[in-house]
Amino acid sequence: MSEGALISLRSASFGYADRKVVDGVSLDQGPGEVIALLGPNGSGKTTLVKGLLGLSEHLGGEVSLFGTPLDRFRERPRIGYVPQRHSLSTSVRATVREIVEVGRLPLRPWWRPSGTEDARLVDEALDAVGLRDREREDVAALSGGQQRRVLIARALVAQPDVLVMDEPTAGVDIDNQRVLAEVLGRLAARGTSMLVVTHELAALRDVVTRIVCMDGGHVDFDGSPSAYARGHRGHELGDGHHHESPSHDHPAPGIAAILTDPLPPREVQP
Ligand SMILES: Nc1ncnc2c1ncn2[C@@H]1O[C@H](COP(=O)(O)OP(=O)(O)OP(=O)(O)O)[C@@H](O)[C@H]1O
Repeated sequence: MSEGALISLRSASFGYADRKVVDGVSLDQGPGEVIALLGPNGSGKTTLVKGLLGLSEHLGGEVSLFGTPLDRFRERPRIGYVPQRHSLSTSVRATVREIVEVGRLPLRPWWRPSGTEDARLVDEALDAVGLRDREREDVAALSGGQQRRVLIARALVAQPDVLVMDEPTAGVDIDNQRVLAEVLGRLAARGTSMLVVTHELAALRDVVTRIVCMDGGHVDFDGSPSAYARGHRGHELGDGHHHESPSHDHPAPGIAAILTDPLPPREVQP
């Protein structure tokens, strides 16, 4: 296991009902790294991140979190999790602030009411996602992208050492993707480590420091965004070389362009 790694996997396998979906994955995430986890549908990205949270089965290899083997890891609040395609329930009425306050619950004994420090951290998390002015609103009245930001705030309020997000920008329109990317950019600038499953690398390209690409349950690329772009461009140019990095057969179209082209201009509100 690598010294100082937040997340460390050695030939790790994860799956469901004893069936391996992710197999032989080795990965170390260091402090401050923002990793984009890419790959086609069904390649095992969600299964991998769920494995870190004990939500899929650990079926082999070594996994440690902050130096502690996964089966002995008890400091769950150190990993902030924003799950995939999770929309906030509309059957229970709650304000934005109330949802974020829930993120503090695992950090204090059940009998202790929330205090001024909890309130300060809730304020800070709401500021970080740009929703302080909406704190009294019913979450059901917010858009999908705004609800995603509420969930990010709920994860942040526990002051995690690493934020694990499963497709935070999925199903969110381009303007809201930009806002989410700005939120993640601010967190990255503060040194927040993140592991982000995404299909929308374009939105996050200024934030990501490393790309890990999965296919068929295995990691088939792990490197810098520029190395990823180069691998793809080499293929696009048809330079005749076989790249060791299989990024040349990555399904994402025009990734080199995605990493280098500016985002479309922001729509100007009248
Ligand atoms: N709860 C589950 N029980 C059994 N099999 C599952 C479960 N969740 C996912 N799988 C299977 O695991 C495989 C990988 O799914 P996973 O959701 O990890 O992929 P993914 O790369 O995150 O895909 P996507 O990009 O579509 O979210 C799929 O074949 C899926 O059917």
